[in-house]
Amino acid sequence: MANRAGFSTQSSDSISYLSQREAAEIDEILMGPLGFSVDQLMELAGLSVAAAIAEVYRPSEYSRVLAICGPGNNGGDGLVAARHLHHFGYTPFICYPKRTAKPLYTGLVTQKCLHIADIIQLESLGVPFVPVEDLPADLSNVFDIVVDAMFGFSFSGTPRPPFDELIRRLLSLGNHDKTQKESPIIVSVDIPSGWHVEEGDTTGEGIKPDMLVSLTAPKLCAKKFCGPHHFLGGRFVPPSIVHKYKLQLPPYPGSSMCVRIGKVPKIDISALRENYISPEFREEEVEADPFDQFRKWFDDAVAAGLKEPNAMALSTSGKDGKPYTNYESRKARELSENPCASLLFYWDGLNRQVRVEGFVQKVSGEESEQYFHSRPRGSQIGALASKQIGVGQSGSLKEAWLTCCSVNHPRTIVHEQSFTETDQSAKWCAS
Ligand SMILES: NC(=O)C1=CN([C@@H]2O[C@H](COP(=O)(O)OP(=O)(O)OC[C@H]3O[C@@H](n4cnc5c(N)ncnc54)[C@H](OP(=O)(O)O)[C@@H]3O)[C@@H](O)[C@H]2O)[C@H](O)CC1
Ligand SMILES: [K+]
Repeated sequence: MANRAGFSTQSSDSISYLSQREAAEIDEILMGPLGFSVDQLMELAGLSVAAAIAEVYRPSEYSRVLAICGPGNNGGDGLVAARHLHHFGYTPFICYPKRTAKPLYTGLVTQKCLHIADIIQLESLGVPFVPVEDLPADLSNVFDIVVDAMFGFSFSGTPRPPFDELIRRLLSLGNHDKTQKESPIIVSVDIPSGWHVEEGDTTGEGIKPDMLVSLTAPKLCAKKFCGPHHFLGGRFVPPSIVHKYKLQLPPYPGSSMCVRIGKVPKIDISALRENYISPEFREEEVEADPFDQFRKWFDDAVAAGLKEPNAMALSTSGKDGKPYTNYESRKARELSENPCASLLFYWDGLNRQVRVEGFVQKVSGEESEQYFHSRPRGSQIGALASKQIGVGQSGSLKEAWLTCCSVNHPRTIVHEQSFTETDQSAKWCAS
């Protein structure tokens, strides 16, 4: 089943969960007969974690990320995730208390040496390493996301220093009201650190992550995860392992590195908000000709790689003056009754929109034919199959007003005069 974001979801009942022994066995098979190297697997695991975070928490709102990395490969996943998050536009910080100083020239390709490569790469990106003693006792207000990469499936017993104290700090965050922005989101890599790998949070006093990114396949403790976002990552499991362990895992959509497990949480629409951060839109920077302004912004939208930058909402209204948007069966009739219409180009990502208002005129049959043949085959079939959209009903704006505005600086710049296809001279004025 595909959700709104195009991600497939699967009921957690039909998913396989691994025991600690199975997880370790799979690790050995991957890195033994199947020829994977630890850095290959870790790269894919860390990328999955970063992809899952980016799927839910945008860098514009959750930029400051603290990755707390443990001594094993779970910690390595955290380092790799931090590197990818840096490239995704976040500002990561690393706390890596058991950072090993073993140099590469020992010649031993151990996991510790590979972690050193990760450290070098992060340092070259200017990602700061924060000593544990320099971390604030209260992590709220300082970070937006804490990536818990302390322990994975090889954890046992109770956490030893300094991780016991770090886990306590994450626990105290759980006491904050998460609707108050200052409390960071906790993202656990593979296992919520401190939880029993199979039995989960046995005392009920362990950390309560907001997001869990299970790797390869969820471990048994993930059954107890009650947070809103459970993802699966580590898109490298070959069929031989799937068959041997009879794994039931959700399919990854398209080229995605992660897939959501379980339902998309219900969203409180009233709580949705976006902090628009974009350059100021100043009157003196506006092109004298609205067509030039539109062309400039349209080119920006294309260059930014926005999906379908030419997509627009066409609003019309009938005799009764009621507006309709995307209600195609009525559009043609309404336009013949009342040729006033408006177009809205909304370019999310650039925080810009352009609104065009004006009068619409039917194009000639010849122009319409030309347009029809320029469309993809699927659209042509759709148009022919639809009783509602006739081939000759395309229109063009003959006279229009443009309103361009930057969403965070809603100083609208309005084209005062109407213009026509032949007379495209235009003048702007601020309102
Ligand atoms: N195939 C896969 O699924 C992949 C998984 N990846 C990630 O790797 C981890 C598992 O990594 P591993 O190195 O085996 O183990 P951990 O990261 O869980 O941690 C081991 C270290 O933790 C120490 N440890 C254990 N218990 C405690 C404790 N109670 N207190 C303090 N320290 C503890 C342990 O030290 P020891 O002295 O006990 O040996 C180790 O140093 C998996 O979960 C995934 O995240 C790969 O990245 C990709 C492939
Ligand atoms: K973890």
